[in-house]
Amino acid sequence: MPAFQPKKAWPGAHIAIQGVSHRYRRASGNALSGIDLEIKPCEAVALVGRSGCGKSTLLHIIAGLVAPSMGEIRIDGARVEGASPRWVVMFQQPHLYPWMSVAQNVGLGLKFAGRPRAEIAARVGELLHLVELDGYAERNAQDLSGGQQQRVALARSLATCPEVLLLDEPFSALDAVTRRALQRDVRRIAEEMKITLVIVTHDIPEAVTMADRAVIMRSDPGRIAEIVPVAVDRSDADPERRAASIQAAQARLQAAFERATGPAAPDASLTPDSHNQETPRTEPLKIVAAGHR
Ligand SMILES: Nc1ncnc2c1ncn2[C@@H]1O[C@H](COP(=O)(O)OP(=O)(O)OP(=O)(O)O)[C@@H](O)[C@H]1O
Repeated sequence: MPAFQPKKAWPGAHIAIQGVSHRYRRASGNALSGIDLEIKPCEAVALVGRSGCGKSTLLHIIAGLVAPSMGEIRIDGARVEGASPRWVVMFQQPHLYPWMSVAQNVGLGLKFAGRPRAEIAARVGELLHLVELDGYAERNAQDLSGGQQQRVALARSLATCPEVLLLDEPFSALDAVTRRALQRDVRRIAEEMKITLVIVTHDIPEAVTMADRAVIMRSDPGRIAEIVPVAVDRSDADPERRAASIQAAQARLQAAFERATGPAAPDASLTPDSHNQETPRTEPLKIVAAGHR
């Protein structure tokens, strides 16, 4: 098991989304309307819904990257008013610096925070072990596969010991096998590091693999239609029983999804191919200093 043990004052973070509505400038209607949701410390919640229902907008509001037109987000009681190293976002693209080594990419936030070189080296080694990239430290980031680059981005996100990890379809550009491995690893790491997870996804199996609850959203305006607990016994040692319980959870969520949003049109897809062109125009989260408390 990885040796990396972040120094944390409390486990995970409580997220309260209170009366959030949002209308983009020049938009004729609300992207989000009347969103109220509580997320418990260390809970993993998936935001699912058809394209354009406001999943990314809500995630970016939680992250402080978009200010809501109405309402507020509170993380551990404090109002979110901007980006913070306590809550980090992973996007579909890893946004690494291609000319830098893997270790330099992972350690950048710690370097900006003025941490001593030896401490950065030790922490980077632990983080690379955690994301199963031992031996990759000196490789150039651009020479890695898409899945390996997302692992580097994950290690970089974890360097500041965040309490909340916000995932905006971070694995949707990856092949199925790599995607499944990363889903399981992120869930495991979040449990180990006691991080609250919020995941935007189009993918029902991904929601079941990663989340404790799925929040199903509807569009026009974007709102919460239904909240479905993902009842899977992940600790069940019997692989057949576990597989059956995962399948049953997927079927339940799929049924709730169709009940809440209507059946898919024959060629409609929950995949990113149907991605709305007008997604929130926000920059990837900048690497920010560690040692923020
Ligand atoms: N910067 C923007 N300016 C104006 N409208 C926007 C902007 N970003 C998003 N929208 C609109 O807000 C609504 C919600 O968009 P959002 O990207 O949050 O949905 P989504 O559920 O994440 O979609 P997808 O699954 O396709 O990524 C859509 O109608 C979209 O066109």
